[in-house]
Formats: sequence, C-alpha cells, structure tokens
Amino acid sequence: ACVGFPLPGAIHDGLEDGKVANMTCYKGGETVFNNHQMCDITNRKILDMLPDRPPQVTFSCDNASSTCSFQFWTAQQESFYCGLDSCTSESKPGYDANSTIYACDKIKCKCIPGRFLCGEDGSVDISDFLVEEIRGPAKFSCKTGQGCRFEEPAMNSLINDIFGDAYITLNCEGGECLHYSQVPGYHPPAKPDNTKWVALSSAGAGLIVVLTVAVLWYVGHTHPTSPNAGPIALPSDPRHPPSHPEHVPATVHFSSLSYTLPNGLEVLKDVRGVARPGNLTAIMGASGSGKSSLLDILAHRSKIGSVNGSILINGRPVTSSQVRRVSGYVDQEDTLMETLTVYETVLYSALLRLPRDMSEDEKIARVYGTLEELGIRGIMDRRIGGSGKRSISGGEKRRVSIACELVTSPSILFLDEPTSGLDSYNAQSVIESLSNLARTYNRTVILTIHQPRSGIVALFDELIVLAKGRCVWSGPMKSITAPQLIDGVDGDAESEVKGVGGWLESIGKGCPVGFNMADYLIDLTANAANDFDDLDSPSGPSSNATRLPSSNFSSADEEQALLSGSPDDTELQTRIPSSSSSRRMSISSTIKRKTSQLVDAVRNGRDAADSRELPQKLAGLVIAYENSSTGRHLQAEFEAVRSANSPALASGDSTTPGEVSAPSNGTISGNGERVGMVEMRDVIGESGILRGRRSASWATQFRILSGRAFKNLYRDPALLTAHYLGSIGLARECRVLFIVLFDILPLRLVPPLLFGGIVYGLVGLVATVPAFWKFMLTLVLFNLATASVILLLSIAFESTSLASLVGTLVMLFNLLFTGLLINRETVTPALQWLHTISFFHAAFEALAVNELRYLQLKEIRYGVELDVPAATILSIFGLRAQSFWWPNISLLGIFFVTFMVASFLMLHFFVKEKR
Ligand SMILES: Nc1ncnc2c1ncn2[C@@H]1O[C@H](COP(=O)(O)OP(=O)(O)OP(=O)(O)O)[C@@H](O)[C@H]1O
Repeated sequence: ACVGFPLPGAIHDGLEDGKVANMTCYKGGETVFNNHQMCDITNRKILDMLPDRPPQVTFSCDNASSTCSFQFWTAQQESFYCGLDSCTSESKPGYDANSTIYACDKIKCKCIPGRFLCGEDGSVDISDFLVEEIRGPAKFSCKTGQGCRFEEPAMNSLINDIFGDAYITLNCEGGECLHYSQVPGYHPPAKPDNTKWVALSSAGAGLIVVLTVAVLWYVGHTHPTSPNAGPIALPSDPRHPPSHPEHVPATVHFSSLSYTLPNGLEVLKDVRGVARPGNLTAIMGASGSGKSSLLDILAHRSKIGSVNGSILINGRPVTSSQVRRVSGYVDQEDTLMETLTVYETVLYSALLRLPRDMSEDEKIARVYGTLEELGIRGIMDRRIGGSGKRSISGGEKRRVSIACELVTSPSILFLDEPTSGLDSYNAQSVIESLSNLARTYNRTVILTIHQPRSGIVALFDELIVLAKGRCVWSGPMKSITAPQLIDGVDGDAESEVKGVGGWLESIGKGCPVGFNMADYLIDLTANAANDFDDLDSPSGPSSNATRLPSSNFSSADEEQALLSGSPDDTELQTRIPSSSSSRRMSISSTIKRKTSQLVDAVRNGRDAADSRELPQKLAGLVIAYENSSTGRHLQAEFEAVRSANSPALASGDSTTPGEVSAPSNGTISGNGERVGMVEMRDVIGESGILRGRRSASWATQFRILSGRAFKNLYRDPALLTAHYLGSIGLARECRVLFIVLFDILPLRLVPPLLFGGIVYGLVGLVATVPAFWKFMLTLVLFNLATASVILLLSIAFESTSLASLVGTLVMLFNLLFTGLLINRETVTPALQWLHTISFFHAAFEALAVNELRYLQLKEIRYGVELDVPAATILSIFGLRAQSFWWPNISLLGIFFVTFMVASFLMLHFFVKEKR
C-alpha cells in the first residue's frame, strides 16, 4: 500500500485518514518526483564477512534537483553516505526485461565516525578513502531478473581488491507514491466523442428554422380563406367589378345631443342635424369646438363622458353594435402597413372582415370595385411606403384607409379630419372622391373638417358648424325646397329653405363676395365664441369693414327681432308637414318657449346647465339659428321622422317613440350600448345583415394575419414588431392567440435556435446531445418569459414612458437577483424568494447546472492533480446542482404562461378604447 500524507484540499472520499484518494505505489523505477529504493547487498563475500549484520543500501533520487543520495547500512545502522549530483534517470523497456539507470556525474561520500567501516573497533576505516578517492561518475542500474548494481570507479576497485567482485550488487525494493494519473505511461482515457451528435443537434435546430420559414412562407402564399388552399385568383373580369348591391341607404337624424365629461365639462350641448344618403355632411368648427366628439357620438364610439339625446338611423334608434355593422370609421391617422401594396392592404381588410360564407372571388371583386370607387385602381400595385420609403402620396394613403372601410360596404362612412396633413390639392381630391362616392353610390358620408378651402366647401351638401360645443348652423349648404328635407313625410309646399349663405344674409351677416365661406364661418364663430361683451351693451366690438366677421349681433333690438320669429315664422308654417297642424303649432310654441328661456338665461348672465360659459354673442348666434326656418324645420323633421317610425305605430309598443335613452334619464351607458331598443333588422336592411354575418373564423384570421405579417417580415423585417400592433387591432378576438402563436415562432424560437446552434459547438460547451437540447430549451423559455413580461407591461401601462420605466426597473431587479451579483446563500432565508421570482436567475442557474453538473474539475496543486466535482463550485456560487427541471425550467414556463394569461385578461377586460 502506498502510504502518504494528506494533501491540502484533497477529498478523502471515504478513505482512511492518511491515505490519499487514488494514490498508487509506482515501482517502474523511473523517478517522477521522488524515488526511493531499499536494497539488500548480494555480494557473496560481503555477506560471508557479515553473517549477523546484513548489509543494506538505500538509494533515493529527487527529479526536480537532479540529485540522489546513497546510504550504506549494516544491521540497520548507517555506516556512510554519499551525495550524488547532476543525475539523470532513464528507463529502457526491452522485449523480455526492462532496465532503469540512474547516472550521476558527481559523488561525494562521508563516513559516520565510529560506525562499521568507519572506525568501529575491529573493522577497517575507509573514511579517508571515501573522501579522497570517490569522485564519480556513479551509476545505479537495475534490470528485470538481474537485480541492481551500484558502480563507481574507486568503489569498484575497492570491492574488487577486497571481495573479488566487480561492483556492489543489490536486490532492491523501491518505488514512488503517485496519483494514478502521474504514473509514467498513463494515458487519460479519451473523452467520448459526441461531436457528431452535437453537430446533428445543431443541424436539427437549423431544420426547425427552415421548417418555420417554410410554414410561414406557406401560410403567406396560399389561399387565405378557402380550405382548398391555392393562390389568390383574380376575378374573371376585374374591369367590370360588381357594385354593392347589398348596400341600403341610411339617413341619420340626431337631436338634443349633449356630451358631458366626467369632470363636468360640457363638450356638446343641444346639437341637432341630419345626414342623408347621397350627401356629404361636413362638421366644421374651430379647434376644440367639439367636432370629433360629435362624430364619435354619431358613430357610437365609446366615450368616457355621458351622452344624452337621440340618434335615429332611418327613423329608428339603434344600438352601438348595429351602428358598427352599417358604418365604417376612418380615423385621423393612417395605420397602414408600409410594406404592403394598395391592393393587398384593401384585400386583407376584405378577407378579415367580410362574411366567411362570401366567396373569395366575390371578395376580390369587391376590392376591385372599392379601388375603382375611390379612384386608386391605377396605383393598386404600389407599396404604401413610409418615412424614408415614400411610395404613394398622402392623399392616396387616405383613400386607401377609406377603402379599407368601404370594402365592407358600409351605408354610413364616418371620417375624422380626412384632409388633415394633406396639401390643398390632395385634400381636394380626397373630398372629391368622397363626394363622388356619396353621390354615385348613395352613401351617407359624415366628416369633420377644420378649415377647408372654397373648392372643398362647394362639395358639401350638409353643414354643421359648431362653436364651443353649440350648434351655430346645421342645415343645407345651399337653399333647397322643403319637401326634399323630410323623408317619408308629405310636404305641402315647395317653399325654399335657406342654405347657410342665405341664413347669414338674413341675420345681417352675409359672407362678403369673394370670401371663402368656411373661413368666414370659422372667423364669425371664433370671434363670437371669444367675445364676452355684455349682450345689452350698445354696440359690438367691431364694425370695422376690413375686419371680417366680428359678430356685432348684440343689440337687444336685433335680438328681439330674432325672437319675434319674423319672417321665419311664416316660412316655418309652410315647411311643417301638413299631416298634423296641431303638432306644428306645438313645435312652434316649444321653439319659442325654449328660445326665450335661453335668451332670458343669457340676459341674466347665467346658464346653469352650461358649464362652458357661453359668450353672449355666440348665444345670440345659437338662438338665431334655432329660431331660423332651417333650425326649426330640422327639429320638426326630426320629430316627424321619429313619430312616423315610432314602435307604437309599428308594433303597438307603448314606449315613447324614438328616444335613444335609458329608461331613467335617457343617457347612453358607459359602453355606448343603448338599452330598450326596438328590433332594427328591417330598418338596417340587407347591408346590416350582410355586415352582421360572421366574418372570418379564428383559424382563417390567423392564417391571413400570419401571411400578412410574413410578407411584412420578408419585405421589411425591421418593421415587424411595430406592425404587430396593427395586426392585433385587426385580429380582434384572436389577437392574443395571434401574438402567442405568430410571435413565438419567428421571434422567440428561431433566434435562440440559430444562436445556440452556431455558438454551442464553437465555445465548447458540454458535448452531449441532452445538454445541447436543454441549453436550447432554456434559451427559448427565457426568451418567451422576457417577451411575455414586456407584453404585459406594454398592455398594462398606457403611457410609453411609464411602461419603459417600469420595464427597466423589472429588468434591473431581475438582473440584481440573477445570482451573479448577490449570492443566494448569503441572503437571509426570508428574502431568498427574491431570487426565486427572478427569471434571469432561473435561466442562469439552469444554464450553469446544465453545463457544470456532471463536470469534474481537475487542478494540479502541490504536484498532485485533484479531481473536484463541479457541483462543489456550483454550491460555492450559491447555485443548486439539482435545480434544472425544478424549479428553474418549470419556473420559466410558469412565468411565461402566467404573464401571457395576465396579458390576455388585461387586454380582454381592461383595455377599451375610450375617447
Ligand atoms: N376625453 C376627453 N378628455 C378631456 N377633454 C376632452 C375629451 N374629449 C373632448 N374633450 C374636450 O372637449 C373639447 C372638444 O374636443 P374635440 O376633440 O371634440 O374638438 P375638435 O373640434 O375635434 O378639436 P380639433 O379640431 O382640435 O381636433 C376640447 O376642449 C377637448 O379638450
């Protein structure tokens, strides 16, 4: 047994104390570090002369200093010793015997006085001989089966002279205590070569990437709606697209509309109007006058405040979902994918939103028809383009946005500032398209507009002018005859109802010749809205002829003239339908009563209901309008239409006809839905039924959106992320599903596979197949967990800056508790959960464990090679060697699922667009 001494840091590993693990006694003869030989002298003559005192020799060599020592013993008592310098050792393996040779150039010997051969009584004294004669070179050699010998020229001659032998012959036992790996000739077993398997795994990862791309390519290039997938086919004759036979004209009447914000600010008050099929209805006013609010309310979009009043479509009150089915809404901002062509953009809208049972050929024909209607057929193959990649013009973009809505064949089209951001040429051409659309295809087009040029104003049929949320004008642009105004109600006269120009002249505010009516109206209303002079003051602020329309409409006399009703009263009598003369009387008296109430309030300097303090000149204009023939006629028309379509008349229902109201106070509930509605299918007509049919299924939507996103990916990968938001909007019900499935594949799975596949072998990570796939799994799950956290934050916080601040804090926290900066073991147990909830820590620990758990670290210390299991190193860093599947991988999965579910729930229940 090889007995050594315990080495610092060595692992005892169950061995007895004092025995070093894996040490062995090497007897091959070569000096690795320190070789020790213990030899019996075998020269026969010497043995004969010392029968009771067996002579022995010890011979030791130190490899590092190239020195050896020779000691001569009798009866285990040392007699003399020699130090040998400049030594070399050699081992010669032979076919039947091995030999080792230690050769030293120099040797110095010395007697131990009084010992045998060195002065002991009765023995020779070789002290002087040793010192003077022994010079070297000396040789200690052994051969298998022949024993060893020690040779030195002077020593040899002495042995020869006295004992008759040529040299000292020896029988030796010797060796060296070595770690098995240090034994000469030891070759560490070759590591199993898994390179090909790891390379195969990398190729597998590459295959997944290729398959993913192939799948995405497939869904991007195949038939998006039909189960019999194939390329999208053009209609047989796209030059003659079918029109929209299912479209049913819709007239929108609204009256007494008020909108109050939660803070009490009254944005709109007592607004009335009508929008007819075939007409372009413009809502005009200065900034902040309430145009967008009115448009939103007419389109039944969710509002944060409370809405009161009545909106009728074809004479009936309707629910928000019914309005959505028969209308389209084009926002102020174009949210189009820059990489798609005009045709593709409109096609995707059609495929996603038209009924699933409509054939694809029909949908494509509808797309061509819509492009034709809007005059963008010629640019259908051009890309939308964006900043730095300009393609189609701003006006054309607006028309593409309109086409996306129009392709679903809405009866009513709402547009918020369709000309904003456009030069006057493009603005004109967009409004011309809308005007043509309204006239040619009998649509009801309602738009807000800020300050249009005169060419555009000339295209308006109906105009609503707002100032401080009040209706200054709502009626035709040009004078028309009364019966045309009242649908379905008999008129008894062909009298003319004034347009806005005629009305202005009738109140002494005619638009100067050559002036743009829009500019004039905005200036007139803006001046009136900003003038708080007392109504009773003798004169208005300005009657300067050069300063256009300041409202000098302030004298009490003038106001009284308005109130007197002349000459409009007579006009009114002729415009109210003859069907009910008593109702006519009652409307007339109601108007008078309301008007005088309002003027009283203005005179007294108070208007309790109006939290936006109404300047008196503006109040005068409002009253003038309400008292005008047009204002009264509009109100009368509203009442007549409501009565004509009353549910009491239609179905015997006894509820008040036409009220768009909750039973209690007539407000529209928070989600915009109205209660107590009558069944409107007959009124909404085919258009509503068509648009109400179930649109593309989830699976189809997914395929269409995937295809669209893939197109975007390969046409402009940098924009992919931004466009996902747009896709989410269109995906509606399947939006999160879409993110989960379509985001995961190209963004969360492919990049780690690519990265891991390339890097794994290059950096020399553990070359086993399971370790490779565990590495990949960890990367993918970590990627998913991080993305899901960011998704949740982006949904939870409306403000981008707040979301990015919280995101940074979350990431910093995760980084802090990764396990690199703060050792888990050094944290008090009560706070160790901080590491548990860090997904960085989960991924880091999983990767470290995967790499190190089965590794054996080898270290050479004090000449001894140590085997240290890497688990020891892991524990020093506070990492747990058995934590791969649980908790780390499981935690990453749990984080991902939890954050995705939370994102879905938040999106579904809490994120609602409210304006
Ligand atoms: N959700 C809201 N929160 C706070 N204020 C609101 C809200 N909606 C409307 N308002 C206020 O009501 C007034 C009318 O707003 P609205 O957007 O309807 O005006 P607008 O005529 O469309 O203005 P612009 O031409 O500048 O777009 C403004 O003073 C606006 O600040």
